[in-house]
Amino acid sequence: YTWPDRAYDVIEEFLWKDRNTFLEVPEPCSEDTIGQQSTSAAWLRTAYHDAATANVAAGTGGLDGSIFYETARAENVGDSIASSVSQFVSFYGRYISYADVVAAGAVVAVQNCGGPNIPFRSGRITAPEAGPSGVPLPTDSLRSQTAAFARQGFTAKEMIGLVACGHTMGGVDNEDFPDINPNVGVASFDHTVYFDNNIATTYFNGTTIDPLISGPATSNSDARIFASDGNVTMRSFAHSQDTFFSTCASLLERMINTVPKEVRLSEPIVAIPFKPRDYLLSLLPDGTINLGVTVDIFGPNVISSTRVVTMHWNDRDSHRCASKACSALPVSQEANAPLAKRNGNELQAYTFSVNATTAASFSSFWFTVDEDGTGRNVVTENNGGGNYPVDDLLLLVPQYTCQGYLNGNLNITGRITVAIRSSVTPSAVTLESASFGVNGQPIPQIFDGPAAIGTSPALSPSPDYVYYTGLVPGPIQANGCSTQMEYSATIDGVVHPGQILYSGCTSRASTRLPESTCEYCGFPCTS
Ligand code: HEM
Repeated sequence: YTWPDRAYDVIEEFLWKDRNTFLEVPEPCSEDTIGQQSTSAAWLRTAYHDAATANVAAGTGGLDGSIFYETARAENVGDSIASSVSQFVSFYGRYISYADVVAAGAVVAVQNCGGPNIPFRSGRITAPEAGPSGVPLPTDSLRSQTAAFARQGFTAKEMIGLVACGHTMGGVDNEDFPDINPNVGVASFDHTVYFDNNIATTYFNGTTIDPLISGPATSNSDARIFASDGNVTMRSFAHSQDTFFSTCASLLERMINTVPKEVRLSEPIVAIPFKPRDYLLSLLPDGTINLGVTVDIFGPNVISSTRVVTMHWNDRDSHRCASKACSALPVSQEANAPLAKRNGNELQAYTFSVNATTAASFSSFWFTVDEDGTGRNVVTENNGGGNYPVDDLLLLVPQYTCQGYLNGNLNITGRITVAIRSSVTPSAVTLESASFGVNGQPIPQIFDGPAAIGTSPALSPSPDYVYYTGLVPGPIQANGCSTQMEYSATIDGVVHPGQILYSGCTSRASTRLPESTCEYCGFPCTS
């Protein structure tokens, strides 16, 4: 991995580092209660119901987000699927599809409840419409259930594993299956809210409470499935939590990676233990350049009160400036508690904000990490040797960049103003927007509206930079809008990407920009 890698970074931060607060939606499993709904369980069931209609022989269906259109079906009865499907809508974007969010939901749910780490690959394509039905029902015969799993690519033995791996969490809701669970609330599959082999141990020691074992005979599908190989698979789970974990990790990974044949999934997205995020190079009103960046240190037991992280940089001519003049300590730091629940990983973030004149500017930065603050144990983090690169040909101008309606014009989502080094002449300067939550569309479409930015030289506070500014096209909508804006410049045939700017009308977090109107931005809103 070499920074930056836009597509990788977005998903890595989403999946591991709580970007957009996806990880905070399910409460920690320790706060789940037997007899009540669990978001983690709901997410796992939802991923299964999306994947279960796969036809591997034809190479169709599988985990393709089609569940979004299928919540009204009897086979998808219940709040757990309906509410998961609407929760997931807040989290997809240009670099992570809705189908990827459904798959990520299963990975996060299992980890949140202490289960194994399931490798996550991205690249799923969201189906444009509902797919065929075919999720097995508890009243189906063993034969028909076995056939349904075979269509999905799983053997009869693997079916036993997959069902046990799913039914270690959550339970049967009285509202959905009153015949199976006649009592108010949720009848749990086992005695713990966690992802563990309690479903198997209680199956053998006579204390099972699984309503698909001890309910009415016609719907006792877990009983039929678990016993279908003479209990060999269930016995191996009851004997060993390790066997249960490794089997579930591999079966659930295959389940979420069963995708239509034209889909190519990425390599697994692994957590990068030391990585910059929220990098932004901007031109300030006083004509100086600001480099803002946060580094995340991620892994088990990384939260430390003694560690000293220092940022260093080279100027635009790649010279290091006079002793210590080009290094800085963080302006703030934060230990991120919600992450601690994910397999013991923690995250500590250090935010830097440094200024330079346009003449000096920046060409790269790197860090030194003094682990215990004594100076005896200092590690250099320099992106594998090449430093973290800075491209100062294209800067953002936050003062004249904003998001919001333009006099109620829903076709405009904001304004982006960038500054381009006067020594170069760009052939194109464009901006794009991606909005979410558009009314009247089942899965909100992403609107990419490349638009040219025109020059606005009068504004620039520095002769070294020329301003370009433009309005961001694309519908934003009234109930829960959310927009991403991106900008880039093409200079001598080379595209210089800017950053992604998130607005925060929904759970999408991380905004460096004030939520504001264009008037606030200093622009007449009718332009
Ligand atoms: C023959 C196959 C299966 C049948 C008949 C079946 C049946 C059911 C039923 C009747 C419920 C109760 C749903 C409700 O109350 O609304 C349920 C819940 C659940 N199922 Fe399955 N299931 C099967 C396979 C699976 C698989 C393969 C997984 C995952 C890998 C899975 C994961 C779950 C989870 C996590 C819940 C709990 C949901 C919650 O509490 O909100 N199931 N299942």
